[in-house]
Amino acid sequence: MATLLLHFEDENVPARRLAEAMELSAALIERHRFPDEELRLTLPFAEGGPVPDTLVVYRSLDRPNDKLVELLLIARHARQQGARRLVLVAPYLAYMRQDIAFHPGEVVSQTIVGGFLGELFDGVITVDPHLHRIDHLQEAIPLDQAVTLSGVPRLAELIAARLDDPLLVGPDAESAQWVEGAAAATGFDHGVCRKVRHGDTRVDIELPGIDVDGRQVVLIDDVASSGHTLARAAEALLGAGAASVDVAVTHALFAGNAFEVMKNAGVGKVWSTDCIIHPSNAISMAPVLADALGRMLVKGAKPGDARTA
Ligand SMILES: O=P(O)(O)OC[C@H]1O[C@@H](O)[C@H](O)[C@@H]1O
Repeated sequence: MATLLLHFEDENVPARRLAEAMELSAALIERHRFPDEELRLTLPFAEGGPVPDTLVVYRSLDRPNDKLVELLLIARHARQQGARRLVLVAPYLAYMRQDIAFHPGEVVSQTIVGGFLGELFDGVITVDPHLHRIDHLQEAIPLDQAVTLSGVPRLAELIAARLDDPLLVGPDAESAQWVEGAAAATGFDHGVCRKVRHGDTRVDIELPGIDVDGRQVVLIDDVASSGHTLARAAEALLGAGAASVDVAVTHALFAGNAFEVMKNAGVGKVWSTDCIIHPSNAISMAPVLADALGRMLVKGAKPGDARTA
């Protein structure tokens, strides 16, 4: 078999959607957790038997710590067994937000985790990674074939189908890239807030100087983690007279009670992609991932071809 897509049971739906979109064979990695929390993984090919030439591993890296160990075990084992090419499809890429030492002594996890993935895999495909102070994924993952896709064009299509003339708002400067992209695609008005972060869950939001009175607002961001960024932005917008505030995010991380935090702030509808499995998922990324993966698997495809997808 030339190419096999491997995935875990908990990501059966999005991984199978990708395999079907590409007409690839897919197989489960069995995962057993021992009482001491070590993992035993079983891959669907035995020592001495035929090994796929190319293995595609589908693993979204939300709640990442165990998953990084999984990837280490899978990649090293597959190489030992003779797999020639290993590709990681990680719709959500973890540890990208700590891209500098904000305080003396802090570990810059972005380049360390990125370097680790670059050693294990020959290609990595991800969606809207949190690249704030760098422009290209290759600066975090030192691979020619490190491809960034975006969920925002699909989210923008969905917003346009659901709402009549909404105002698109980004909650902070980093979100400008996504809000501006969605506004360019739809022609809707847009603005970007100013955010000051005081801690993991303490943020202040200052609204852009545009009239929000009576407007249907959609907040667009890459990720909702604690939910406080979107909650504070929603409160500010509703306080300034917005008729409604809905949310569109690529990555529905929603740690702990984040979803409730956001809803309690007055947020109405929440739409997300299936990069991270969550009840708010409204967009399948399978077609976009399949397009990028297809290009990567074709010998001679230029890295980054799929960047604008
Ligand atoms: O406020 P929470 O949800 O914890 O964090 C998510 C926000 O923090 C930023 O890095 C993200 O781009 C997003 O704006």
